[in-house]
Amino acid sequence: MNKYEVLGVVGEGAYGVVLRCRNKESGEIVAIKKFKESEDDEIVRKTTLREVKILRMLQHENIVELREAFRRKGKLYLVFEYVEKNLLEILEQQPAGLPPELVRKYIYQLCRAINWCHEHNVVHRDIKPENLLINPDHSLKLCDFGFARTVTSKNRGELTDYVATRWYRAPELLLGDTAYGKAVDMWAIGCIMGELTDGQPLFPGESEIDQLYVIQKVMGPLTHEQTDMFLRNPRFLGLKFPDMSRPETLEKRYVGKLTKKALSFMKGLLSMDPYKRLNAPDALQNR
Ligand SMILES: Oc1ccc(-c2ccc(-c3cc(Nc4ccc(CNC5CC5)cc4)n[nH]3)cc2)c(O)c1
Repeated sequence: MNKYEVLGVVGEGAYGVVLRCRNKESGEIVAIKKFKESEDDEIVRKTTLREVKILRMLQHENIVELREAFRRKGKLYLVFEYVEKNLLEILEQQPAGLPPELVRKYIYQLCRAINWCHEHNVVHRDIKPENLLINPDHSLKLCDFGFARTVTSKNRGELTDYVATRWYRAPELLLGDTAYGKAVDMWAIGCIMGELTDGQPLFPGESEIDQLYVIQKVMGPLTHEQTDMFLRNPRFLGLKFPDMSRPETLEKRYVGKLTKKALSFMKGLLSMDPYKRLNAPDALQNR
C-alpha cells in the first residue's frame, strides 16, 4: 500500500472496504478492495481466494478490470480500475428515467458482461445500480463479485446463502429455492431495465414477503411449483397473498415508454418461471 495514497472510502461491507486511491508513481486513480479479516481465518481465506479466482477468469470490456492483487501484513488487497460514476448516481440525476437509446446501450453492455460471466459458469448474484459503473462515454463496467459463485452440475442445489439486494432478487431466491442458477442474473437485468426506463424501482419491496407481493402485483401469480415452495417455507407460515389474477402488467406499467420489441425483451427477462426466463445468449441476440 506504500505506493498508494488513500483519497477516500468508496464502499464498505462485511468483507472489508473499497478505497479510492492514487498511485503515487503514475498518478492513476484506482479502487482498492482491502479485505477486513487477516488470512488466518480459514473461511475468509477460502472466500477471498474464490473471489480472486473468479476475477482473474473474467476479463472483459464490460467488467471492471482487476489490475493487481497483493498481500500486506496478512491482509489481501485487490487493485481495480476506477470509474467516476455508478448507475445509482445517474438515476438520482435523472429521476424520470433515461432516454430509450441510453437504456438500450446500458442494458446491451450489461447483457454482454453477464453473458461473459455465464459462459464461465459464474453467477454474479448481486446485480444492482450501485454495481454498474458508467464512464463519461457511456461505457458500462460490471463490478463487485463479492457474492459471485461458480455454478456447475456438481454444486447445483447447494447455493444456499441468500444474496442479491432485495429489489433485484428473483422469485426463486425469495422462496428459498437452493437450485437457483444463472436465471437470477437475468431477472435483475429486467428489474434494472424497468428502473432505467422511468426512473422508479420496478419492485421496491419493503420485506421479503412484500417483495413477493409487489412482484405478483405487476407480473401475476407465482407458478404452481413456486406456490408449493411458498406454502412449504416455514418463513411464510400462515401467510397468503390476495387474488393476483388481474396484475398491472408490464404493458400498462410502461405504456408509451417502451417499444413493443423492448417490452417483449423485458418480459422475457422477467418470466416468473426461471426455466422460461430469457438466458444471456438469447438476450444478446434479441437486443
Ligand atoms: O470482488 C470484487 C470486489 C470489488 C470490486 C470493485 C471494483 C471496482 C470498484 C469501483 C468503483 C468505482 N467507482 C465508483 C465508486 C463509488 C461511486 C459512488 N459515488 C461515490 C461516493 C462518491 C461511484 C463510482 N470504480 N471502481 C468497486 C468494486 C470488484 O469489481 C470485484
